[in-house]
Amino acid sequence: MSLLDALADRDRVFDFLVPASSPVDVRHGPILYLEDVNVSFDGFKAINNLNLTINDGELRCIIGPNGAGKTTMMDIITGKTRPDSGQVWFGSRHNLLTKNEPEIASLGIGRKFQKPTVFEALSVFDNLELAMAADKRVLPTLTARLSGEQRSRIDEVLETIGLESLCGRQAGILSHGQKQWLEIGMLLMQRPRLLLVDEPVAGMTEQEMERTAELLTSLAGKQSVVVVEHDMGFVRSIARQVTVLHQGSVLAEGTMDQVSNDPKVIEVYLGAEEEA
Ligand SMILES: Nc1ncnc2c1ncn2[C@@H]1O[C@H](COP(=O)(O)OP(=O)(O)OP(=O)(O)O)[C@@H](O)[C@H]1O
Repeated sequence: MSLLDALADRDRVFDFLVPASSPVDVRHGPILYLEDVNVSFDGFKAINNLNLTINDGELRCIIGPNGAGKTTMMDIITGKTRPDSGQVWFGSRHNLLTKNEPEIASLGIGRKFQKPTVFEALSVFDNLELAMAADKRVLPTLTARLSGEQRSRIDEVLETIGLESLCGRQAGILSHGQKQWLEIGMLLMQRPRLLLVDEPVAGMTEQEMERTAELLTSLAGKQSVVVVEHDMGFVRSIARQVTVLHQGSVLAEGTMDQVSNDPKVIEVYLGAEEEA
């Protein structure tokens, strides 16, 4: 063990010594840990003593009414928004509050926004190749021809996202759902440890939703996946553990059956959803 590893292992105080590329350490705890996080915007508490733990390989769904703080929570994890107070750790080594957005991405946290942002003029294959280039470790090699290993990584991701037969087609002609899967594939090219996925099924057909449910559940285990979603049918189809946010805090946590029978959750969220 190097001196750096020894110091990093010894105490979190030495976090500043941990290189950004150091592996995520989940040997003794969760992959993502938020403790007593607070964020105010002009005096309004968007995140209020938020505590959240995501285990390695877990698929977690986050639900909650509009304005509950779901997006702000994702923004905090990815370094877009700095909390006023609290702790945010990626494994036991990486204090995310000391890192900026690119550093957090390079540690292995990928974020999928609601709207797909694929390169429409490029083929499906080229989109995936370009996403690999965003991984600085492989950038120098991509200026030459793809290595066998890189090609097989693209093939593997194409299979995962179910777009093998469309790999030569322009991304612009894909359906909305296929574009979403391609974008998830682009994130996978960088081998993230944690994927944050914002409203993946908005605007999808029933069939696309089913395929997305299969895709996200197949990713869990290999990486941790946090899905923010309003579509309760979809959440029910994929969720093992559900966290309900309300007014910037965790209102309830448990299986879908547990949270959907929780009177507090029915009052602030599910009741309103059913009436809508
Ligand atoms: N940059 C900002 N400035 C001021 N207020 C903000 C800002 N970002 C978020 N808010 C407020 O913080 C609260 C939480 O917003 P957030 O977008 O995190 O909720 P959400 O749960 O993602 O909602 P939705 O389901 O509608 O996407 C809201 O009241 C919102 O208006």
